[in-house]
Amino acid sequence: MTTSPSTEAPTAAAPALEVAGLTVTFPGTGRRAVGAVVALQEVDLEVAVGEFVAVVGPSGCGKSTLLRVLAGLTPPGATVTGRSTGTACGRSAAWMPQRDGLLPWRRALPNALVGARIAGMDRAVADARARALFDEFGLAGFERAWPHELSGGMRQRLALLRTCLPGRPILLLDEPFGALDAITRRRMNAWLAGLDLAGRGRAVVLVTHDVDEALLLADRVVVLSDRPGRVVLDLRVPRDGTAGARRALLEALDPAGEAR
Ligand SMILES: Nc1ncnc2c1ncn2[C@@H]1O[C@H](COP(=O)(O)OP(=O)(O)OP(=O)(O)O)[C@@H](O)[C@H]1O
Repeated sequence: MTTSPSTEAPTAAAPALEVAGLTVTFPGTGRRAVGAVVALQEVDLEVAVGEFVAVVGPSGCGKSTLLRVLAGLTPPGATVTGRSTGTACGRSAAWMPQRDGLLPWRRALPNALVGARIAGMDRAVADARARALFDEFGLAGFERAWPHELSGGMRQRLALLRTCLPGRPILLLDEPFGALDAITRRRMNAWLAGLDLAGRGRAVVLVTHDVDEALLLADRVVVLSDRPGRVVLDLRVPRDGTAGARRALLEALDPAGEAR
């Protein structure tokens, strides 16, 4: 069979993740001093395959809630409206929540292997990859440590290791470096920056409070407003100098300029 060349414009690749008109409301309860809380309002976000998107915004503006919805998880008790294709195209996501969620009754290595076992990864392959990552993440020698024997930063790196181990194409990372000192943070930033996103059909969404980290790592930075979180800026990071982008982000985060 022969085919003639198509005259149609090539279809844009389906996004790796997408939400449109996303509104998330948490109900008030009799025990709470506040009524219903609208965490996110009419949020549109599309993440292309190969893209690294950072989400920044003031505390409580709904960043973690957005990440949860992108992971395909409805926050308990919340009303979610709008369209979310979550992890589209059959790509599966690995979500790293802010709390490390390490199992206190398992040593570090078995903790790291939890997600890989659930994903059905071959035990020997997972074990070898985990040991290599312990080394890369500066955790070598702590494979048999209990979680309570690790520092906050070590626990956080272990949680990231566990998230990345199964090699799921989409990484949803909620403040993965918040507990790290500046040097370790830069080292982990370099590790994340070295992931081959485009070549392996992957995508990353990173929630961070650090504008410089967002500019260093991301292709795009999305700024959410104060609650209810709305997208107030969706900025493609220029590769030829980020001074202007940094200024634009700080202005979007602090329109009144009080913190500048
Ligand atoms: N399970 C819940 N029940 C009720 N309200 C909730 C729940 N989870 C989040 N919220 C509310 O939704 C809003 C957004 O919370 P979220 O954790 O998404 O914000 P955030 O931007 O990630 O905050 P931070 O930067 O401080 O981590 C907050 O006002 C929070 O109180």
